[in-house]
Amino acid sequence: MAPSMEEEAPSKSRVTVVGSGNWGSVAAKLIASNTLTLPSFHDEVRMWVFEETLPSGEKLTDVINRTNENVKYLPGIKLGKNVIADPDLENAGRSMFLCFYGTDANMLVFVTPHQFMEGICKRLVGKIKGDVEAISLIKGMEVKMEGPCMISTLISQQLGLNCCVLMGANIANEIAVEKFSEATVGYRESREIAEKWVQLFSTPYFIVTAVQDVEGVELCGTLKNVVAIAAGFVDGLEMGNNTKAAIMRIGLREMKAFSKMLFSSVKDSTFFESCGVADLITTCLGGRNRKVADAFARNGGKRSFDELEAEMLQGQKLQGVSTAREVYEVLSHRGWLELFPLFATVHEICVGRLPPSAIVEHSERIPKLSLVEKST
Ligand SMILES: NC(=O)C1=CN([C@@H]2O[C@H](COP(=O)(O)OP(=O)(O)OC[C@H]3O[C@@H](n4cnc5c(N)ncnc54)[C@H](O)[C@@H]3O)[C@@H](O)[C@H]2O)C=CC1
Ligand SMILES: O=C(CO)COP(=O)(O)O
Repeated sequence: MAPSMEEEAPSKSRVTVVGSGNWGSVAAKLIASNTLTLPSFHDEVRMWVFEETLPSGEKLTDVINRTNENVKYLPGIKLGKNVIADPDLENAGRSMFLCFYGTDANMLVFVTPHQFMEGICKRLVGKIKGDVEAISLIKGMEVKMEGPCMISTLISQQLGLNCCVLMGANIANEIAVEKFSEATVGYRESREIAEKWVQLFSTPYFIVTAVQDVEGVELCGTLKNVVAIAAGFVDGLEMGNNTKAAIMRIGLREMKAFSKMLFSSVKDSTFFESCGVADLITTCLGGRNRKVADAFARNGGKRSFDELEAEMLQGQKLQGVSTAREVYEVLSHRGWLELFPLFATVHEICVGRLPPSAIVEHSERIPKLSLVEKST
């Protein structure tokens, strides 16, 4: 007797990647290489694309599906034939997020610039049904009237989903060509779910470790972008390696103090994972935030970050400048500005209130941070 439809259908997970920028495309590639071989996943990986028309007149989605390459955000890299680009978030929501046969679980990977997530969540409210797990690869946060809101919390609150995070020393272009790197999954309660994410992302060249500290992992990924802007100023002013190392050390200290003052649960050990010191180092050496901040300082702050971003990144988005503003809002609101001189100075330089050279001129404010260390 032929098995019934339910018997035929194994309990498999479907993966959807929401986002298709530089890291979003690499994440889809990593996942797609694994879903082909892991029996607990359907082969196909859907990737939501914020649709745009290329200079050729073609839609980006059509080109991705025809060439298997994200020609705008990750040119020259094949994503895997099982990656299907989809431009319609709501329509995709209806078809992708349904649990087929009542047995499938779905796994949603969020990886867009953080400033777009509030709008994306609003569009998805009420459209996600069934047994769905989420993970955020997004480095950034929102600041609301009530205070700071991490992106994983935004996803959890707006969409009613459990949301892990994955952060790390992960310059996307390097992982795209399969150079070895590590990453950290942060989870809240279920080790089993965390292990499923680890399995989905891990490859011989991408080693993923799980830690039970969502806030710590996410804040590391978020705050290092502010330090990378500071490192870029130092590079642009040609201050040398010792100065840059000092800025990175002070930045790491502020990252730790700020994280622990916001969430007492944050663990010291998280700062020694890939998401912590390793991501700080790689971003301060080779990231986009560093690169654009370098140009900003070389131009004496006379050309805005928006202008430089558009010119230098061709559609890719910086996270550090807006994160510096968001952090500054939290610091002002809580009366912590004096405790975080590096974070505060980065924002003041970005908005033109201070010259780029202030990144070290204001270092006399830095010893105040020791007050923070005593209290955490
Ligand atoms: N690129 C990298 O090396 C890494 C990036 N990340 C993080 O991943 C997140 C996503 O960054 P990337 O994938 O690199 O993106 P990206 O900066 O390369 O690309 C920008 C993306 O935003 C989309 N977009 C533009 N306007 C939009 C709108 N109004 N609504 C929705 N989407 C819009 C574009 O279509 C494009 O997909 C960020 O939080 C970033 O910090 C994390 C690790 C590495
Ligand atoms: O987060 C990153 C590396 O882990 C990428 O940093 P940038 O956005 O500065 O390129």
